[in-house]
Amino acid sequence: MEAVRTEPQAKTAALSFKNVDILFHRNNSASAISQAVKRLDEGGTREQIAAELGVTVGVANANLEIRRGEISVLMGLSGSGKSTLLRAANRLNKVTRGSVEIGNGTAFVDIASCDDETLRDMRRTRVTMVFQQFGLLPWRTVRENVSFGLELRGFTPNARRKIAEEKLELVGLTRWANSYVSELSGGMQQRVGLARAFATDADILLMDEPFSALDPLIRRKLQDELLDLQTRLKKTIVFVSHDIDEALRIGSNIAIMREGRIIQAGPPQEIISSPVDDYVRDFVRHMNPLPLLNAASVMRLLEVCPRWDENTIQLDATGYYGFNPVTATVTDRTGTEVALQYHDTDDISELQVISGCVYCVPVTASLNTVALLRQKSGMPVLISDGSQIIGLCDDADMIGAITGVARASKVN
Ligand SMILES: Nc1ncnc2c1ncn2[C@@H]1O[C@H](COP(=O)(O)OP(=O)(O)OP(=O)(O)O)[C@@H](O)[C@H]1O
Repeated sequence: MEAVRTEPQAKTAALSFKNVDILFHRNNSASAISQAVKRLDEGGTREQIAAELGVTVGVANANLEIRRGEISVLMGLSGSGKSTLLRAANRLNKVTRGSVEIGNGTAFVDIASCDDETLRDMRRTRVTMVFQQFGLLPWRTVRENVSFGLELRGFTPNARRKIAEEKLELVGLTRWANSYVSELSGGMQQRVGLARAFATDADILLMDEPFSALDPLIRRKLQDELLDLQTRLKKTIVFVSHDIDEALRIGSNIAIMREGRIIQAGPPQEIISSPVDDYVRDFVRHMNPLPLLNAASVMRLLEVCPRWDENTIQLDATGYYGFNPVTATVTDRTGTEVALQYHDTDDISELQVISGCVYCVPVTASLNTVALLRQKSGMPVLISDGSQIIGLCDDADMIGAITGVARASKVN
């Protein structure tokens, strides 16, 4: 086994891409590729490098950390480099420069440069690729398909059977175990594929558009099943998709790629509320953001709000109400105090909202909760980080978040 590097960060990171470039040349010419790397460093574009040197830049300077037990989605238009980056995670694609480090809780192995024995070991125990359509074998039974990987790895028939049965139960296909895959519907076949993926020991699953050929309803159902399996089995999943709704639905982290580069990476709320450029904004524009937005992504920080005076922040658009963060009190212009109600959960179904009261909710409250409180109370909503009130949310803030035009930087 290869020497491994220990890092404190390995405790949480399952997989880290560090400064990864992946370049292709038809004849694999080392000199063309090294000139292309130089051109890349000088700022050459993908088109220029392809035209000048016949080298395709699949991935350029990708940095991404995937945390243990999360589903991370690589998104982007066709040709943006998603599959190329994904395939580098088990060295199906050779990394031209940079490292792809896989952590095991105490140490990292660079899969891009480790020796062959280590690579085989990593592929067997740590990281496995789930291909588009799962590559099922139609002439084998469902059970045989689920246990196929185990068979290759020399598990005994009894052990294979036990594991396969466990996983088939997880995806609700127990009674189909002896059927041939070709006898199942498309959605059921995908479920066999999921069971097979989860039957491997590997704790990192690489999934390349596994649901892309399915109709929308089945696709949604399988996304739910994947989320459910993930919650129970806690695998780390890197999932390629070009569908923003799928990415937002299943991803706890999303990396958006364009022309080989990761141009934005972060939790779904962050991508929706602060797209870095028009390319990301275009993806986001076509989805329904409401279920994903929360108070944190919608609020305006108190520090950027207009003030009555040194102590008092203007609460509403008319300037009639003010909020004093030191005393945590709301008053109107006549000095009369307005009731402030704290509401700590995201469930307001039982709450009798009082008109004229100001409500305060945590940063994790959904936009739906904030909007209902705003509407029913007739007052802006204050937002707390758990220890103090840090922001407020009025109509314009919510509209700004929904339309993707942030208000925070434009206030005052
Ligand atoms: N083995 C290869 N040899 C040469 N070029 C390649 C190879 N693999 C990928 N590429 C090129 O790298 C670029 C990125 O391709 P990649 O398949 O990663 O994109 P993608 O974002 O996954 O696209 P899609 O959504 O269409 O699958 C493309 O220009 C592609 O032609």
